Amino acid sequence: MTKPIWIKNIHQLTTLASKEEGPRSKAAMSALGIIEDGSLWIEDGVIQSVGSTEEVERLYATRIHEADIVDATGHLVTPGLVDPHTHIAFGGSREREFEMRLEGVSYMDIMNAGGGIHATTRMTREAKEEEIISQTTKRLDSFLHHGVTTVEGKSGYGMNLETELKQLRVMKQLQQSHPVDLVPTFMGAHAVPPEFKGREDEFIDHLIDEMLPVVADEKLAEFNDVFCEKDVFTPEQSKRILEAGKKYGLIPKIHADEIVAYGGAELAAKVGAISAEHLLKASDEGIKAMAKAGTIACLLPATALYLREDAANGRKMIDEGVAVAISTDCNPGSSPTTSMPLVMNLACISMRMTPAEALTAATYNAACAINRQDKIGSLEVGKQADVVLWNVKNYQELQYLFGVNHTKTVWKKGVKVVG
Ligand SMILES: N=CN[C@@H](CCC(=O)O)C(=O)O
Ligand SMILES: [Fe+3]
Ligand SMILES: [Zn+2]
Repeated sequence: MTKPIWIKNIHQLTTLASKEEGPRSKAAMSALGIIEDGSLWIEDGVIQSVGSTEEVERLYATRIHEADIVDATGHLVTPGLVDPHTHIAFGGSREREFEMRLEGVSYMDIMNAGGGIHATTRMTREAKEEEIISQTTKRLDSFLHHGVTTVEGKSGYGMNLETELKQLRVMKQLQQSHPVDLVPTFMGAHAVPPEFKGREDEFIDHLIDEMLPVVADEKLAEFNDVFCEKDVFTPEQSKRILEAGKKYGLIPKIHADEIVAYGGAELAAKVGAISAEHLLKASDEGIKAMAKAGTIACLLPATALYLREDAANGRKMIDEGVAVAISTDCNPGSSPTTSMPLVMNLACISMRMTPAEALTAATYNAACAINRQDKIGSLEVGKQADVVLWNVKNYQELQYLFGVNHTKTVWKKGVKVVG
């Protein structure tokens, strides 16, 4: 039996609790469920009580002596951050492309010349499973040190059955061995691999007939994602891939309108995708369609910064009623970062979101984007005790003092894993 944990005197406790269930938009993204001088009682990996220090102390008066006591005077406490979109499990690295882009070569030109996603695919195909595990473990450790306790991860650097399975099995193994929860997505349709060049539809047949059944049979993924983009997959092709995944119970996600406006946001609404990603160039109609369908916009402002593009219009999406989540997009090409606090800051600076909206986007809405809102994303009785104690006094300060890691202590399922 592990000891209970009593966190008391929390200067500001942002619970993100709400009576309403499901993704939050508009004013609901600013309601952080704040408790001043707050307190949490954690036991068996679960939150048992949330309230003021006085309330929780009264409830547990007879058991205080059993607990590990954490005095959080002067500190902010939030739910563990959730990253709902990464490409975390891959081989190799692409620092030379960073230089090339600074010299003026575009992301798509690099990819069309066999670099970019294709370069990482070659390196991931060649890498041994142990190498990918060791590299991915380092990235997960770094996430945890930035207060991130759950991470979605996509395959898509294999684009053949063998390597897609290798990536997904690596994630499954790390889900068991690493404290960070890893939520798997199949993204075989990340690009058309060289062996199918010019035969896109044949590749899609292959993906649908040969890859999807095995991924589903081995229960290696919960979501199915596709790079719907000019020179990659058309909206029609993307629809075919996502509809096929649905037959196997895989929930659609879609990389949409990142480089050009391509009808990706509209498609996401139409196929009932849980989220659409990137959306830098999403059309007004697409944004309206997403609001109506309840599709979450998963926005990646670090990627926009890294590619020196204007970020998605997060402000407008929230005002139009779209629930917004944010993510690092951690990947070797367009966003090699593991810092969700940096992404929260960029949500404010480049997408004109408020610090409160950015925190909701990085916790509760992010949990919704990976279908985990019943377990994580807020600090409520019965939920998993994924909790972060920060070296700042309130959520505004967390985002105002940018580029610095403010994490002090992280508990995952009630176990102290950082600090
Ligand atoms: N846009 C497509 N996929 C990734 C980038 C992958 C890569 O460059 O390796 C993204 O989400 O940004
Ligand atoms: Fe894990
Ligand atoms: Zn991505």
